[in-house]
Amino acid sequence: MAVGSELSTSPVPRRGLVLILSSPSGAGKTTLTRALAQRPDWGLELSVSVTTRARRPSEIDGQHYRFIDRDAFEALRERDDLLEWAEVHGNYYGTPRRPVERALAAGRDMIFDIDYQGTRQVRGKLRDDVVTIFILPPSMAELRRRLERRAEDSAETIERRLRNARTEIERWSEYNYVLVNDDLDRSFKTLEAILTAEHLRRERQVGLDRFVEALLAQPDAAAG
Ligand SMILES: Nc1ncnc2c1ncn2[C@@H]1O[C@H](COP(=O)(O)OP(=O)(O)OP(=O)(O)O)[C@@H](O)[C@H]1O
Ligand SMILES: Nc1nc2c(ncn2[C@@H]2O[C@H](COP(=O)(O)O)[C@@H](O)[C@H]2O)c(=O)[nH]1
Repeated sequence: MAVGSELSTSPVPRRGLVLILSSPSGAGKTTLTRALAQRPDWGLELSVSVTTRARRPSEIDGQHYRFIDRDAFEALRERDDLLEWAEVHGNYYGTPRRPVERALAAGRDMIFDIDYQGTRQVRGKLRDDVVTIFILPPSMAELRRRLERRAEDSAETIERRLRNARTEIERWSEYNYVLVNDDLDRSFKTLEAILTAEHLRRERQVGLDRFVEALLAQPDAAAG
């Protein structure tokens, strides 16, 4: 059964959570986050970041990122409109604060594709509402193959990202879950299992005590 549909029929109200995926460039987190956010039964709202990076040919402004210049980025930061921000591979990236606050207040889940610096900031602010997953590539050779096959970045950018990959991989132990993204289907199933388990955490089911109280107040059913 699909995760969201099972949970949406649960009689117990639940707090929203923020699911964060991080990885070295090319390991597959964007592929995974975007596909998960497109599955309506999972109920995950994708956080659309702002960035000063140049738009890739396949990207749509406002859908994949909001592409802005450095002055506009600074202005968002100064107004405290970003939940977190970081410089990654020479560009600035940030998560707009308000959509996250709205989703969590309404008990909806969000999914983020952000780096380890941003993950630290979000964890520091949202604490138990955050679930973090680190995505590893099956090998360094496959990481290079994926970046080259994606063919969206210059050779120079690919080399820079591969150089940064080792520093990023070293952060794996700061995450709640670590997943080797070898087979995409298997990765989706693993993510589904993680989300299901996280939804069922006692502290996330806010109405559980009332539900159990009402359950215990029911008379024993007559033998059928
Ligand atoms: N399990 C997989 N097997 C084979 N190819 C994959 C797999 N997962 C992702 N890919 C491919 O690898 C390439 C890189 O994936 P993706 O863009 O999702 O990586 P990323 O971690 O988000 O990188 P970046 O940080 O640069 O945005 C894409 O072309 C994608 O289709
Ligand atoms: N701290 C943040 N990191 C972000 C955000 N959005 C994306 N990212 C990370 O940047 C790199 C590069 O992304 P790319 O799209 O240029 O390949 C990658 O690690 C992303 O996870 C953000 O809002 N905050």
